[in-house]
Amino acid sequence: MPPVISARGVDFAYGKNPVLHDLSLTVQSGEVVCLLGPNGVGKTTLVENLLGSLRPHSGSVRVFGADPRRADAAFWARIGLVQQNWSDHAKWRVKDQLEWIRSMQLTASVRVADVAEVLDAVGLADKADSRLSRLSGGQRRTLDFAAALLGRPELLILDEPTTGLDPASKARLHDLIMDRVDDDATVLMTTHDLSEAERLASRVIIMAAGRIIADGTVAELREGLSREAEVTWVQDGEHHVHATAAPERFLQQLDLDAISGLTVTRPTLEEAYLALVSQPAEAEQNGTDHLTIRRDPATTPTAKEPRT
Ligand SMILES: Nc1ncnc2c1ncn2[C@@H]1O[C@H](COP(=O)(O)OP(=O)(O)OP(=O)(O)O)[C@@H](O)[C@H]1O
Repeated sequence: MPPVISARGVDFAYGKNPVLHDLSLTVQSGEVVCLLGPNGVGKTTLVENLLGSLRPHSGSVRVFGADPRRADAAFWARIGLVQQNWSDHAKWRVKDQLEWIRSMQLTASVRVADVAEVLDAVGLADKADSRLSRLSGGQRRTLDFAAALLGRPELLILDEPTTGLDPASKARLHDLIMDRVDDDATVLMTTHDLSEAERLASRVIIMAAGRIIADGTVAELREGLSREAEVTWVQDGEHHVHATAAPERFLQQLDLDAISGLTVTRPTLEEAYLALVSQPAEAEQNGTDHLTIRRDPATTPTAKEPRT
C-alpha cells in the first residue's frame, strides 16, 4: 500500500532563515506518529509544508499520493486538521462554526458526522450556543479538534492538539483519536507532552534544527539511550545495585527466593528525548553526526500493534 504521507528531500526557509533541511518522512496507513522536538525546530513548518500551505523550496510532498497544493475538496474531506494558525469569526456561536465547516464538507463527502454528536463526544455540548470569543483557551482547542473530527477523517494532522487541555479533556481527546485509529485512520501529531507520545504513538519522530534526529518506536528510542537499566535488591541484609542493558537476562541469574526489595528502573522516553535533543549541540561542537535511530519503513509497525 502506498504511504499516506511521503516527503522527500524537503528544504524550506522563511526568507533567508533556513528551517527545514533535506527532510524526508514517510507515514504508513494506520500509524500514529508523534512529532517531537524543542520550540522552534520546525515542526509546524513541516506540517504546513505537508498541508501545502507552505511550499517546499526543494523536494516533494505527497499526501494520499497527491500534491496537497493542487488538491481538491474531495482530498480535504479525507483529512481532519488541528492547526496552530487558525482564525475564526469571534462572534459566531460554536454550533454555527461547526455547521459552516460541516456544510463545506458535505459538498465533498457523505461521511460527515452531526454537529451535536461531535460536540457531545468532545464534551462541549453545553457550549453549543456560546460565542467563540467566550470560550476558554482549552475549550477553543477542543473545538478545533471537534472540527477535525466532523468529516470522520482517514488522516488526522494535529499540531499540538492538547496544549492547554486539562487532564480529563486530554484523556477524552486521546480516546477519540484512538477511536479514529480503530476505524483505520492514520495520525500525525506534534506534541511537547512525552507521556502523550508514550500513550498514543506507534512511532515517534524527534526533530532538531530542521532535521529528523530520531525515528522509532518508544521502546527503540529508550533502547538507543546509552544509559542502562538499574536493578536493585536486598540480599543478606545488604543493598545491591547493578546496571545492565539486559535486565531480563540479569534477573534470571538472581536467586529470587533469597532476595527482597527487587526493583528494575528503565530509562524513560523523557530521558531518551533529552539525551537525543542535546546531541545536535554536542555533535556540532565535536564535528560528529547526529544520533539517528532509523528503521526500514517496511518494518514500521501499525498503530494496531501493542504500544509500550
Ligand atoms: N511566519 C514566519 N516567518 C518567519 N519565521 C518563522 C515564521 N514561522 C516560524 N518561523 C521561524 O521558523 C522556525 C521554526 O518555527 P516552527 O513554528 O516551525 O517551530 P516549532 O518546532 O513548531 O516550534 P514550537 O514547538 O514552539 O511550536 C523558528 O525559528 C521560527 O521563529
